[in-house]
Amino acid sequence: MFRALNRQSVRAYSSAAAKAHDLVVIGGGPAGYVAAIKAAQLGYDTACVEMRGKLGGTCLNVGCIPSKALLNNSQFYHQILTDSKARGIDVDPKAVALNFPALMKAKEKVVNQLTGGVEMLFKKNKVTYYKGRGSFDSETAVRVSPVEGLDGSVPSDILLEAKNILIATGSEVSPFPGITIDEERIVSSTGALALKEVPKRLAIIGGGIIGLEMGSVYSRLGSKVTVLEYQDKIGASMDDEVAATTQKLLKKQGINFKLQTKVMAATRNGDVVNIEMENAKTGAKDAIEADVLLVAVGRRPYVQGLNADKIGLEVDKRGRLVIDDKYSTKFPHIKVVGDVTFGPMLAHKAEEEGIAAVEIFKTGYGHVNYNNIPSVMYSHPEVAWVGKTEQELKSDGVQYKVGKFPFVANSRAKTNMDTDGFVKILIDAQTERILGAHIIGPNAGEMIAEAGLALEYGASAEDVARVCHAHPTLSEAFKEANMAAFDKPINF
Ligand SMILES: Cc1cc2nc3c(=O)[nH]c(=O)nc-3n(C[C@H](O)[C@H](O)[C@H](O)COP(=O)(O)OP(=O)(O)OC[C@H]3O[C@@H](n4cnc5c(N)ncnc54)[C@H](O)[C@@H]3O)c2cc1C
Ligand SMILES: NC(=O)c1ccc[n+]([C@@H]2O[C@H](COP(=O)([O-])OP(=O)(O)OC[C@H]3O[C@@H](n4cnc5c(N)ncnc54)[C@H](O)[C@@H]3O)[C@@H](O)[C@H]2O)c1
Repeated sequence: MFRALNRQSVRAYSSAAAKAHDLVVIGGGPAGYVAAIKAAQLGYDTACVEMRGKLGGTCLNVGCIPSKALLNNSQFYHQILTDSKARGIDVDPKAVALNFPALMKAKEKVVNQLTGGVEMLFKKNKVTYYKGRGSFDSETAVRVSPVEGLDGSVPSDILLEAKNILIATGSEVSPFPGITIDEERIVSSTGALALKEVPKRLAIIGGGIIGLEMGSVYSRLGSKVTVLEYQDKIGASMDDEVAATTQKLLKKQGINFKLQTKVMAATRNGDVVNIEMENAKTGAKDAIEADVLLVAVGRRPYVQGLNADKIGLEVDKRGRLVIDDKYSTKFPHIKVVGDVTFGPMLAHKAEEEGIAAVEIFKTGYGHVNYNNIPSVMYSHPEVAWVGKTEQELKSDGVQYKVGKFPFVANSRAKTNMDTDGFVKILIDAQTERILGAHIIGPNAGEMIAEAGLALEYGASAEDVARVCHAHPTLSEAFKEANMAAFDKPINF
């Protein structure tokens, strides 16, 4: 029953708010909204509390979707300018104009379509949507509080009684100590997705996925991009060989890299950002100027205002909510999924967990295969991988064989005049079972799904190689790399 529910808030909101729910999901990102829909489909009276004003979380609003819109359209622009003549299309570069505000509008349009689409799915599946901040009042009650200035926000506090609660509050940008993000000249990914103009010089701290994707966007639009990376490689968790190729190809596209670089300070002086750094190995000092600095050194779990400590939920050193293998906190009826807990911070991982957690609520069973979570970087060419990297197999002492096939030997890549990159397959030396797949090349992000399927079903390289692949397709490169892993490819 509603302990502190005041009459006014019930009247002002709706009668739906006056009832208790089987499941209350806190956070409407990929983890939360997918879980809420699945739970409703399984017959739960489900509510979702979201404080952003729009559903879809980081991914749809300020992450996956807007970044992919900019990546796709900037690639179009770049390709028209640099890659038309050889294809028999004469383009007068002076007649090609970038309309940056319109490029940003196209991004906003797709964000609005998709976030609005999730709201419609909530209606269709009868998920009750509360616009407000959710926090724990007790282990069975979630308080929804108004968010100032938010259109449609609950007008006053509402208490929801919940049999089950799913925390899906996601993540936020990791700050860089000593550097103030103003989202104008010194920006996070959120600011980088909404710049007013293309900066002449863009510096990026962090050569991970955000740094390289946003670096690709602005480099294509004309910025001189410099990536400052602390490690001696870019690409975060990529296979080392693939990361080195990625760096080579991005360098060819004009992106400048400073590896093993420790940024010491960055300050805004009017319209210029001054960045001081030193070589992480030698200590040699260096400094650069930029018009915009993007800080992209990772993300951290978001639990602010959740009142998780009030009910004694455990948080680890990295700020992640601690759970067991059934996504449960110390209370089995309170589970946690997505960026706010363990594992890679990826939308599809968050969605899978949302479904698994709801299935566990309902049936006691649910499963995510954490060795089969694909990663994709949407640069050009794309980079995609799943399973083990070569460096992981080496450090685990696993005996393995490698099969590689370059896109320059693939007929479709040739016809498309898009031949940079390769497919690399890692298989167990004895059983020839596929352990990892790494693709850098056109459409790698789509092709990696086949690797995921093979991995899930425990396929050997020969199993894949004996599947008839259509010709001429890029996926033949995947088949040939599998052939190369256990025997020999045909076309190389
Ligand atoms: C620039 C960028 C690009 C990305 N691109 C990709 C990509 O291409 N592919 C990919 O897989 N991943 C990508 N990601 C990562 C992806 O966005 C996240 O992994 C994913 O959004 C995590 O989903 P989530 O539901 O766990 O959290 P989130 O998406 O962060 O959603 C959590 C939601 O909870 C809400 N919330 C938090 N606390 C409360 C509260 N107390 N009450 C009410 N609501 C609350 C927040 O407002 C938010 O909307 C990208 C991220 C960024 C920043
Ligand atoms: N396509 C996608 O799937 C996609 C796209 C964007 C973001 N994301 C997710 O969002 C999350 C955040 O992305 P991200 O790029 O910020 O993080 P990341 O972990 O991918 O990369 C951060 C990079 O910053 C470097 N770094 C850390 N501290 C540094 C320092 N002090 N100086 C210089 N370099 C430093 C790290 O070595 C690493 O290379 C990731 O988990 C990523 O998976 C995914």
